[in-house]
Amino acid sequence: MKLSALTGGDETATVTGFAIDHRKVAPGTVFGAFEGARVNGEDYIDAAIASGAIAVVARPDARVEGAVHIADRRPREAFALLAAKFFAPFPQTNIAVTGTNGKTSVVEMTRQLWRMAGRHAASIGTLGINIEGDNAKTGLTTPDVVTFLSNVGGLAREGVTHLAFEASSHGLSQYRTEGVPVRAAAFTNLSRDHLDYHGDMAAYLTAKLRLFSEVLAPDGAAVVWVDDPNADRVIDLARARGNRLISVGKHGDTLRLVSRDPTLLGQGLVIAAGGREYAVNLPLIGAYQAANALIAAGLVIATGGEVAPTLAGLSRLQPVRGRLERAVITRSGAPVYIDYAHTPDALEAAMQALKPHAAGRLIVVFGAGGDRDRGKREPMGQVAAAHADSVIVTDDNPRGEDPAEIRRMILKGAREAREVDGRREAIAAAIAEANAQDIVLIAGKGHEQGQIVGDMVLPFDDVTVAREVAA
Ligand SMILES: CC(=O)N[C@H]1[C@@H](OP(=O)(O)OP(=O)(O)OC[C@H]2O[C@@H](n3ccc(=O)[nH]c3=O)[C@H](O)[C@@H]2O)O[C@H](CO)[C@@H](O)[C@@H]1O[C@H](C)C(=O)N[C@@H](C)C(=O)N[C@H](CCC(=O)O)C(=O)O
Ligand SMILES: Nc1ncnc2c1ncn2[C@@H]1O[C@H](COP(=O)(O)OP(=O)(O)OP(=O)(O)O)[C@@H](O)[C@H]1O
Ligand SMILES: N[C@H](CCC[C@H](N)C(=O)O)C(=O)O
Ligand SMILES: [Mg+2]
Repeated sequence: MKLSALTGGDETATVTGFAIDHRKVAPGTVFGAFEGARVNGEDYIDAAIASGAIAVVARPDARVEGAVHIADRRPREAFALLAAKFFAPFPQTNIAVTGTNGKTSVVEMTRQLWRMAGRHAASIGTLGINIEGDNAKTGLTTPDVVTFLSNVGGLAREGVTHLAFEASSHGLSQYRTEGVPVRAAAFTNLSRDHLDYHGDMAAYLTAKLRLFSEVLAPDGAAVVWVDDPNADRVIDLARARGNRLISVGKHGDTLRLVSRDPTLLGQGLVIAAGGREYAVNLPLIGAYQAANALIAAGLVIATGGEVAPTLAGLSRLQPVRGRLERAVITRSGAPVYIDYAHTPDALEAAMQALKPHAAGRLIVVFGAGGDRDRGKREPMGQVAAAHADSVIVTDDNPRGEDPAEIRRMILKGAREAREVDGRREAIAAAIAEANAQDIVLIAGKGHEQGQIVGDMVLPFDDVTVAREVAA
């Protein structure tokens, strides 16, 4: 592709690729120079040009010598839109999900429902880039803009026609997915997370709302879990833009959850849609999984799925890795569940999901990530103390923080909790304590295959450790 095709200018140079890290620049690359959280990418412009960059997307007053300066006040957005032209075409039907919790669950469920309908579907999110039977990790929920756009173009070349991706608040703030046309966007919920990055809840919500105010196609559909207190902000945006509104929830108009009755290994749902009522046996436990399943159904219906077969498909959904995944039954007969809950709201949802299934006590083991929002730690302790019968506080991914200090902040909210230094030891303590009528919940890391301590990632999988300890 000629550079002139991207800039509308008369440059004859040929574009060979895009990069936002100078260390990945090769001859013919377009380099994006962005002010970041740690460093300013503009400091690497000369190095990028020395490595062969032929154009630099940067703020108007950045210094660019020896390459075309594509100046824009919002360089991240401008870079993404140019890169999207280069990596296109993309799948015909793309949907995005945002919200504090539920994104991965909804995206994976949407992919499963599309596959049941015979679509060639893929997903991109916390679990990586997933197509039938194949998975590639990216390390982020919403990958960096070059990884994202190049992979979405690659999926289209492989014949994928339907893509579901997670639009994290960081990803939306940094324009990581700009340029991919979004046919439907879903809002799950908003509660406390990532305030270390956004500063306050208003900024956090504003970041997420951009999915509906700017990213969603003007003739696209907004799928909203209306039972969340912040849903009205999304509904108002959708109505103001004239987007189609698919409202879902106990107070939903399009898909209304009429009733939900826990069964041994799942739950019986009655869903009202189009003047009819549908009975569905969802093979997943917990109110939160019912919510995610209905949001996924709303997305499939928003992109052309028929109501009846889509709702029928819910009874065939497979569990999403690390989301209320049953790892093992202890020798005393207690089931051990792994969940990804790492915010106060999520921890409450996971415990509420399990409580009805525990004839005896609910024992919870969790910690909190280092170099992440510190303000959520005490509330997580409070929520655990309020809903579990026995609480063990341990480590999650300490990263660059002192694990004992993270545990101390959590314990401020859970005075009665036990503190166990070391995640494996804490899991062992919970399993040793559990009797036949009890349930053990290990929360915070879900599907994760490593524990981040300092700059190291130590092999650690909650499911594997629970099975080893219970053996
Ligand atoms: C805080 C944050 O979101 N940081 C992300 C962001 O980095 P940044 O823009 O702040 O970059 P920086 O490190 O300050 O560097 C500035 C610029 O200089 C460039 N650079 C830097 C160094 C160098 O030698 N040469 C060079 O060119 C960088 O490529 C960058 O463009 O952009 C990078 C490229 O896209 C991301 O890799 C990086 O994710 C970091 C690793 C991260 O941990 N992000 C987490 C917090 C995150 O994004 N989580 C969300 C939320 C998950 C959820 O929903 O809960 C996610 O989507 O995963
Ligand atoms: N609809 C929901 N309402 C409340 N809690 C939920 C909901 N869905 C999931 N959760 C909780 O949040 C945890 C994470 O779920 P999931 O991975 O689907 O969310 P996510 O938004 O992708 O999270 P992340 O932002 O960390 O990627 C689950 O393990 C569960 O504890
Ligand atoms: N166990 C992880 C969960 C959050 C990971 C991801 N959502 C992010 O914020 O990077 C942690 O707290 O470290
Ligand atoms: Mg996720």
